[in-house]
Amino acid sequence: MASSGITTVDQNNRKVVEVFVTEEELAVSLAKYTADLSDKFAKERGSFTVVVSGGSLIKSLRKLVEAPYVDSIDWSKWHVCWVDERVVPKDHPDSNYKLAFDGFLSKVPIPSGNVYAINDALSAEGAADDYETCLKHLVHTGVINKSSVSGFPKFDLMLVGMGPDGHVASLFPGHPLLKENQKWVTHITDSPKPPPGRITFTFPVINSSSYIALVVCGAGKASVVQTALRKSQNSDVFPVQMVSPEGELKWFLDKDAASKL
Ligand SMILES: O=C1O[C@H](COP(=O)(O)O)[C@@H](O)[C@H](O)[C@H]1O
Repeated sequence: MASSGITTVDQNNRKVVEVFVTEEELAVSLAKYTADLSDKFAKERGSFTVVVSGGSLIKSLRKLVEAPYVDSIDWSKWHVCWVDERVVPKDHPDSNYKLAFDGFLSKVPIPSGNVYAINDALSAEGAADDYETCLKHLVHTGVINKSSVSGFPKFDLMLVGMGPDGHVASLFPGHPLLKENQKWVTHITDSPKPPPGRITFTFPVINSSSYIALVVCGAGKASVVQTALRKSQNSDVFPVQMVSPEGELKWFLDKDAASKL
């Protein structure tokens, strides 16, 4: 695949792959994509449920806190959750909450009650159960939709990164949690990437989403991107290959991540 502004779309318009010459261009496009969905869901259902990952994704959201979006988005409609979180205090350098707060959430007027951080006083297992209870309350009160297909919560938009090993959220290659199909939120105490204690959404929740943006940058991720987008879909080698939402999946790639396509 050439590396300049190329978009490919699958037959059902459900999987879109867009390649940007620079990460800067990717960030501009990601902001517009997010702002357009924010408008759509705020109008359609009076709220916009957004899930973020940690990692490099947060830096790629930087254009949302600049003009025109910082003033044009109705931030009061946003409800923000995490697709995964490290079980550390919220002010710890490893905290996905801290990363998102410092780089994004502290710069926009989302009501603090609409930002759902984990309870960092609990164990990994306790924090996962507590977060699932929080999601159940939000589904019960109609803030988060419920999928009529899967019965799992159906978020409006998930903004998700991918690790160089193909992990998404805290769902790592070969880990038994990849097969979890009952829980909404689960925990891991042996994460191969530090810190070891984490909570994570399960694949049934991830895959019930209306929209997923998979944001992947850098040459170190090119081989996994190649496998995920070019090889047979029959064998799921990497967790990222298991991302298959009810709605639309859009890959945002920079040219380095797309260099082996
Ligand atoms: O540990 C994590 O890693 C992934 C990927 O991070 P990246 O820096 O390689 O983009 C991230 O999506 C996840 O939320 C985080 O907990």
